[in-house]
Amino acid sequence: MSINFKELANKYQTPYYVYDFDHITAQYNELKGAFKARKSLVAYAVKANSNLSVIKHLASLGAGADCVSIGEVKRALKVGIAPYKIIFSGVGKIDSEIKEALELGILMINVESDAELQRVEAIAKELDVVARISIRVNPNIDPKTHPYISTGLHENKFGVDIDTAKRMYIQCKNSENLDPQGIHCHIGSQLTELEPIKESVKIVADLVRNLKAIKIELSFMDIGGGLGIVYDDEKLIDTNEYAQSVLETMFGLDITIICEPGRFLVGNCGTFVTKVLYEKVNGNKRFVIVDGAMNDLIRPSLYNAYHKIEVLNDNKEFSDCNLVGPVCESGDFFAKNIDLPKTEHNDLIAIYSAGAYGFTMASNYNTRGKVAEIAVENGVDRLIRKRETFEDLIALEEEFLK
Ligand SMILES: Cc1ncc(COP(=O)(O)O)c(C=O)c1O
Ligand SMILES: N[C@@H](CCCC[NH3+])C(=O)O
Repeated sequence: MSINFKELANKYQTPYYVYDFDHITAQYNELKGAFKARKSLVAYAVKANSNLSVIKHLASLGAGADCVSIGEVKRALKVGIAPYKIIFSGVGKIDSEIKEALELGILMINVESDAELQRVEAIAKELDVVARISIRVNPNIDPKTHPYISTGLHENKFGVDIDTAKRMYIQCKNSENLDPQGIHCHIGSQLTELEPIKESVKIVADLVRNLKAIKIELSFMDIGGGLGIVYDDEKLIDTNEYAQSVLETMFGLDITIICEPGRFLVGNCGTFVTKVLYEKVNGNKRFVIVDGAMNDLIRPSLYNAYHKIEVLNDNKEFSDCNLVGPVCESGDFFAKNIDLPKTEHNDLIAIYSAGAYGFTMASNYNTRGKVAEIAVENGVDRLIRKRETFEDLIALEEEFLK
């Protein structure tokens, strides 16, 4: 369905994020459908887009939640995701988060180190409960993605190596307060090659079989997220092939599959819309300056990521420019050396594939309020997060005047 960016700009001003909820539904159904041969749970990685309406929409389709802080766990619970569909990962959980997660009775705490396992056990003992856990395995596989978003190599901080994981499962067996329910592996994000995923799932499935042989029987195998989306002209992993290859690896195992995609479910469903303020030329260099900035969408500045850009005017006179925002950083750009048509004040520009890691990575740098978020479903638009005002930005500050 096409979204009328101009109408939304008139109604809500710019910049804004808009999310196509019908597209989110289609993405969810495609993935869930691919795993239909097995018991499965699609646990949405809340970090990709934490807006309550987005999570609630996915919850209404049946999704669970993959969370990386107790705040994300609470977001998931707030919109009605059942505790038994929530997983809590992260390399640095603090004691109070572990305690709350245990009290809330979520499906599993996904443990990422030996030391964390000791803390979970101690806290479970204090509370006199049994902690359901999974262990995140770091299989040392190169996911072939941007180095900043690789998570499955030993040089990355995530998870534990396979031998440590095995030792930790044995420790669980001997503990009254630890119940190993699952195993987890997530090797990176924006993956466009199936082979590394296959390899890592195979390593994990082999460990599940080894554990079974010593009477440690797991109920869940969490294969992580990571499925890539289109930013430019990427060739994507076929979801059916993905699911099929995972299912083949699990031959003979009676285990529920969990996958935890973020970007795949929401990335291509979101657009960041900004408007032109000025054009100028410094020497030979043309700049198009817009009202959105790196604080609203940081991926180009942070990863040199490319997002497809469309100027919504009919001008056919294209020339090279940098598309930049008002923030006081030379790194504040959406694209460098890109051919764009000549623009006028107030022309709109759509920056696509911005539904994941867009708003959630936004900041208030330069005392800029976070932009509005809008959902469109069945042709109807709704404001799902108001634009922040100056008052919102200073609300938590104390003024110590001399
Ligand atoms: C443990 C875990 N699960 C799921 C995800 C979601 O990743 P993606 O948005 O690439 O699907 C991430 C982020 O990379 C993650 O760290
Ligand atoms: N924030 C990253 C992805 C990190 C995924 C979370 N582990 C991005 O914008 O692509």
